Amino acid sequence: MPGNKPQIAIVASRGLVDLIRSQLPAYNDLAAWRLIDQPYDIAQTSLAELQRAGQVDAVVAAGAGADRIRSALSLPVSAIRVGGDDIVQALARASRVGVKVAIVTRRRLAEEFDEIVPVLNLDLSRHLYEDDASARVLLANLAIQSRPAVVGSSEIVYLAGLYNLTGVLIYSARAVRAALEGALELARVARLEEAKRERLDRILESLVEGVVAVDADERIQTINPAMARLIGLGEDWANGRRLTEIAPELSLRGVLQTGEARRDEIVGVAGKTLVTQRLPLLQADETVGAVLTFQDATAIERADRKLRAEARKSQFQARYRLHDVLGESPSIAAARELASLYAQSDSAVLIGGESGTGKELFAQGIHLASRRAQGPFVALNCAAFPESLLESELFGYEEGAFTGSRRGGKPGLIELAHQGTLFLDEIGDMPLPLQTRLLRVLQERQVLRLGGAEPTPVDVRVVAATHADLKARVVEGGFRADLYYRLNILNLTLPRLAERGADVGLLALAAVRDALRRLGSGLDPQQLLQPFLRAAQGYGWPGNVRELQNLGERLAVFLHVAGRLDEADVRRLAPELSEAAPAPDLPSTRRQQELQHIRKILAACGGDQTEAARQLGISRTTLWRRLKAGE
Ligand SMILES: Nc1ncnc2c1ncn2[C@@H]1O[C@H](COP(=O)(O)OP(=O)(O)OP(=O)(O)O)[C@@H](O)[C@H]1O
Repeated sequence: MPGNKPQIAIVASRGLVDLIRSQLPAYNDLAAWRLIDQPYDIAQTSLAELQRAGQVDAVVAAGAGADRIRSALSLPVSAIRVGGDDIVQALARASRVGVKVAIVTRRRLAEEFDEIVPVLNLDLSRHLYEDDASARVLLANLAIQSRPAVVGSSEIVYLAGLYNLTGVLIYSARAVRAALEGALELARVARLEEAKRERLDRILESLVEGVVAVDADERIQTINPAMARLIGLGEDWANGRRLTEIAPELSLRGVLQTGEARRDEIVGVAGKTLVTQRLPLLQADETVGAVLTFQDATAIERADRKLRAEARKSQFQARYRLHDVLGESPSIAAARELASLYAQSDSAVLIGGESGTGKELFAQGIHLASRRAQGPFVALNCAAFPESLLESELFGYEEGAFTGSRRGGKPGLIELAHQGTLFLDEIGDMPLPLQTRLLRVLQERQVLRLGGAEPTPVDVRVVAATHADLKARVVEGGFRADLYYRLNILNLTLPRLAERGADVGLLALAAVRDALRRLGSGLDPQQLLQPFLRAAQGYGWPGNVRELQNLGERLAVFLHVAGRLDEADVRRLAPELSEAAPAPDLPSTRRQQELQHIRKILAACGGDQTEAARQLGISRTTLWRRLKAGE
């Protein structure tokens, strides 16, 4: 085995063989040399076999033989060249043998030879021959006439011997050495090229995309397995054939004719839909070939879906941590402690509490303190959508699931929450059929898109929230008992703001401070605290923390403009604070009062529910629900 050494074949015969043998020992370690001592036509067949077997990187040959091998085989050839020095040396050797010297060559010798001859002071004749027969005639004549010493190639030296003439080899040891060294370099470059080609072949083989390259005659030069599979042909079989004849739909004729690329075309081949790219191969502005690549359209759609999902993922990031939950009252401190305990578990959590008490804030906090913190936090308000929309939002759909469904379908929020947390706000408003589907997802840990056949496995933690008494809804038949137990493994109930005592002042200060900062004001909100607390004493805070935050923002604007605010200012800016405090133990009275308050604000807003909800610090759904409950 030649191992990693370059493999070099030397084609030579007769006297040249001896000369080469005398030089080879110095190069033995650098390559695996193979001497082919055969006439050129036979040597050519041997070389072709070696090439097929991958056993030759470069060839050494002399004179016309080198030219012949070069044109017959695609192998790099290093020629043994006759230089001026070689001829002088050969002539010197010949002149020692005979008085007359004849130099017999197939080609004319270089011009520099004309300058050397007169200096040597020899009786020299020069002869050209064309083939073996004319060489024999020539030597026979020389044998009869002047009987010179004959200088020429190994073949000429051999023929000279046949006519009893003394032959002197024209090649020198130096020319042989130069050719051997040239071959080593050619072999090195050939190996590098081979390695490059192999790498490219591996790349082409591993591509999911199909690739085919043709020459200017549209004959296939390179085809990768993906493309061969598509057109149902072996790569070896396809090479050298015209692409149009094998696969007319993929023809590159047009591109070869116009030299213009055709991109992103949709083509149907063998029952598949492909997206193709056809590009001309240009060399010095001339079209020397063309390439066609294709991608399976379904693969593009799959990638597109993934991209969309990735893009949506960035929207699904929780912002609040549990330490962003402000408040020192025992009830909120206990809730915070419980939440950080729940974050250690992976079970479902049900958070109860009125609107604006911080249910989503807690859900985000639990997510960010859990092992899922790096995953998405996906929130959905179940009261905000009609049933059909809610279903497709949650479960997603496949293309064609319904009229108007998007191409490529759409992943549902459950899928998008994979490895993260799904926050289902207002879970009590989820219609019964969807409750059944949700329960199945939670039990089987896989989701089936609308119109889909293949379920997708999902790993999601659910945190649900409700303002309503879910247990009561179960009793009424509006909520599935099994889903309720599934969601209520861990329970957290958030206190109303009115029950949080000193937190009102603390949260108001934080809200005003934040709003002032946003306004670019450096004012200290502390001066506002006492007048605010006096004005808000006994107020029920129906919109809880959200309402307090909105009010804080309103007060901050005035404080920023006026520079100070007293209790009377606060009452003027927030007349709702002055309404009679509800009797603490009579929830229905409190609700009545709230309702009156909502109606008053709604009337002040000219019936605009969105604006009224904003002013009250409650969601539109909550506003609508409260009005409905009061009917
Ligand atoms: N303890 C708290 N500390 C600081 N901010 C709070 C606190 N509780 C609530 N908030 C803020 O009040 C606003 C309402 O909170 P959140 O949206 O979490 O309430 P919710 O109970 O989910 O309301 P809804 O049921 O109306 O959706 C948010 O801006 C939140 O950051």
